[in-house]
Amino acid sequence: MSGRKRKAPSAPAAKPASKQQKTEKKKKEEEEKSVDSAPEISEKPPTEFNKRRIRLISDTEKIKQGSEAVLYWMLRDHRVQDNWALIHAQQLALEEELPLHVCFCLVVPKSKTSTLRHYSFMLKGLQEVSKECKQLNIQFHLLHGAPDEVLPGFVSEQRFGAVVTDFSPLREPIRWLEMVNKALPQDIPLIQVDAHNVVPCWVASPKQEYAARTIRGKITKLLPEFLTGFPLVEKHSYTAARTAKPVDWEETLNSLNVDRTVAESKWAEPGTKAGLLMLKSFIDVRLKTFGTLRNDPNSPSLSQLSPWIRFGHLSAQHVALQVQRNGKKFGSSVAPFLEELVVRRELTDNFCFYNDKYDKVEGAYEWAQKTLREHAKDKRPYIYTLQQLENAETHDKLWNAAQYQMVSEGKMHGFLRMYWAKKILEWTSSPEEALSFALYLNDRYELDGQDPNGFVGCMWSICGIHDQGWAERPIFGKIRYMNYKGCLRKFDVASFEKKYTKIKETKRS
Ligand SMILES: Cc1cc2nc3c(=O)[nH]c(=O)nc-3n(C[C@H](O)[C@H](O)[C@H](O)COP(=O)(O)OP(=O)(O)OC[C@H]3O[C@@H](n4cnc5c(N)ncnc54)[C@H](O)[C@@H]3O)c2cc1C
Repeated sequence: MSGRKRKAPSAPAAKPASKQQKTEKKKKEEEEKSVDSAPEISEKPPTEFNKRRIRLISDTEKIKQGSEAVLYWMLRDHRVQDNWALIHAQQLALEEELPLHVCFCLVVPKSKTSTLRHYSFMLKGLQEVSKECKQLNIQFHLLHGAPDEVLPGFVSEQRFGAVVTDFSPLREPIRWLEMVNKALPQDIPLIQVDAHNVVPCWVASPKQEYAARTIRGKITKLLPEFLTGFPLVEKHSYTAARTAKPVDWEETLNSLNVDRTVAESKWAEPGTKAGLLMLKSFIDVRLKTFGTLRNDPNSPSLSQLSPWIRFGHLSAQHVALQVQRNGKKFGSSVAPFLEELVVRRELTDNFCFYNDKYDKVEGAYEWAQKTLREHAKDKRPYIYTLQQLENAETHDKLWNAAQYQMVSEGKMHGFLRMYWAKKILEWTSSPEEALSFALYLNDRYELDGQDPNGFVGCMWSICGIHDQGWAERPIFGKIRYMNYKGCLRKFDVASFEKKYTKIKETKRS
């Protein structure tokens, strides 16, 4: 496998606070300036497939002669249109005049984070994919088992001549990819296409980036090349001789061994169609205040798109193009939105791809590890158990309200996520414990959890990833601090607390 360096580069140590405070203001100003003046992205008409989206995993590139079909092994991007991996698989199949198949390997790890909330959203999205595939004369297979166990046999049995897959920077999918590559016959190419990022992760940068400011320029420079429209995945011209087994989706969901106490999120309907409707409502209703009210948890100004982007029901590239095309009248909202959707989001894939300790305190910069170590023994004002946190039983009404919203609805406002995770650092016995509690809660309850954004969100809040050192204080050391008073200055805390306390009480009675 090429282009993968998993070692975190060493980062500069934090500067002493006084000198640092002077530069902080300057850096912040520069940062805000560059976000607000993010270059205008020009939409191009649908183009040819850009080969820089590909990473060849196998040694061989040429499709096996005499094979029966091409396979797209769908991993992270669960959609048909706007999917560069499927577009490439179809082009390969058409060149060779072969049928096209798609498969998904369903695996349920024995973990408290395998919940009905996530699996129901995922399976219903896949059901829509399978329907669309059928209309397009593409066979959709739902395989049961881990890819390294079921995929190689399936490829041989079905006599596929090439396997195309999409890209995830996370540990388990990377292991699957390596194992599948080892197990596949040498004459079958395994081709990975980054269908998740606008700028392919390995093209955006060949190394772990230090912060948003170091990746922003690299990404924006490449947008004219990569932020294009998509060719359509069309009705496939070659019909498969071997057809996929029909899937009983309801039975599949009912028989899954997942934790059913974490219920489906009622506000988020799964699938690309529902995701597109959410995008439309964002552009029509909420985008106009995104620029000014995005840090107010009481204001409906955010896109709410993260679950659909997380499961690949929506392409972030499509979202960026739509917002840019339709958001002209809300100019001051478009640039900060694209900053979150493209720069910040793609930075999280960069972090997980190049740092294999992406969910550990040891994955943080040396200055951050040092400062956390130096303050590990500081007296904590409160120490809560995981159960107390999970049950939203702290002394802080705002924290409890945010936690309750996450448990019951599967979402938490972006501003509150930072406050929430930082308080876990303050109220647990060590940074290691804080990080593991925050990730556990995030990944179990957030519908968009178990994603690079979540790993980086928790690492940013607790371990200073992509941030800088701040004035030193107890427990946090030089990690940025947030407090309740700061929230009072930002938004109407009482009204948020009241809303979720009331909902909680009504549910209990
Ligand atoms: C402690 C913590 C945990 C987080 N956990 C997750 C998680 O599990 N999954 C997840 O998708 N996001 C996570 N985030 C990032 C961010 O809070 C959410 O993406 C955002 O709140 C989702 O709401 P939205 O779609 O309305 O976002 P919008 O503000 O409308 O943004 C649009 C899109 O941009 C991306 N985005 C927004 N903010 C960020 C960010 N800070 N970093 C990277 N990408 C971003 C998301 O894909 C989002 O859907 C976390 C942040 C923190 C601080």
